[in-house]
Amino acid sequence: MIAIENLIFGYHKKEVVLENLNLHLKPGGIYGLLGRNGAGKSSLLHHICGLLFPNSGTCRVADKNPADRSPEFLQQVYLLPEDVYLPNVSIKSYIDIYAPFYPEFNHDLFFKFLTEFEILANGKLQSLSYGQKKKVMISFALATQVKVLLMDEPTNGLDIPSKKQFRKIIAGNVNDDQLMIISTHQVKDLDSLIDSVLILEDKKIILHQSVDQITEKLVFKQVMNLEEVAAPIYSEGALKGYAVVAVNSKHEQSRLDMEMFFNAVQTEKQQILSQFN
Ligand SMILES: Nc1ncnc2c1ncn2[C@@H]1O[C@H](COP(=O)(O)OP(=O)(O)OP(=O)(O)O)[C@@H](O)[C@H]1O
Repeated sequence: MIAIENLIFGYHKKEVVLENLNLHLKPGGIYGLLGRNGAGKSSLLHHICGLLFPNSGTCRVADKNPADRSPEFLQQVYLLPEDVYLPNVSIKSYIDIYAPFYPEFNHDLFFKFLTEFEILANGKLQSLSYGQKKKVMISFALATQVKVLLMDEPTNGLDIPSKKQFRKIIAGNVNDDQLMIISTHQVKDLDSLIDSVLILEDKKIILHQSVDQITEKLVFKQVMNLEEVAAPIYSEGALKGYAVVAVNSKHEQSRLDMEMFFNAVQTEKQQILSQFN
């Protein structure tokens, strides 16, 4: 569904943001795109939806060149940007204006998501708070039912119960023929939501692994003493002892702690990456 090869991009000639970036993604999954501030996550998403063009290399999405911005392509891709700027119209008028751009738009789903987010459908967009606007746009994005759904920091502005609601709504509404990329540096928000992790660093994707592959190679556990753990790679002080990421040499079952994993990659990059080579 997405095939990016040797992509090089910079906003200015002297400063390359993405360099020889390769990425191949199949439909049927939710990918978490993680990276530090300024790593290039938004720039990558903008290439996938045709808002930025590579300096060199190729970017193909749903068998099309996003840079052509053909109507058939634009009907199948939706980017929910980090900051949402909405016109001064009612929610219903917004739907009347923008939903027709997406042939598969499902009105019932849209209003169902609004209800789940506790947003009144008869309100004006401008009278909503930032977090409420974000919820309307998340509902819109999901209701488009496009093949490629890109969300840039979707949980910014959502309170804690709404983040939980967000995870629930997303998890139940991505079909096998769809692909979703959620970009964030708030890695905790992706816990138990995504199928695969993409880490963007050093101008390229340095890690692309499914959650199952990660927990097959690494074990995440809480211990009282670090001596209890064979082959620890990374540890943090926890309420009771330590939270540890270790080599999963005994094939133990554990739950991926996204924040621990991301921190481990930041501080013990070579050791973590070598587990997957
Ligand atoms: N319009 C622009 N003009 C020039 N440079 C830009 C522009 N947008 C982004 N950049 C630069 O490109 C780099 C990557 O930015 P980008 O927004 O893609 O990162 P990001 O990973 O999404 O960051 P964040 O997590 O902070 O949102 C940064 O160094 C940023 O300063």
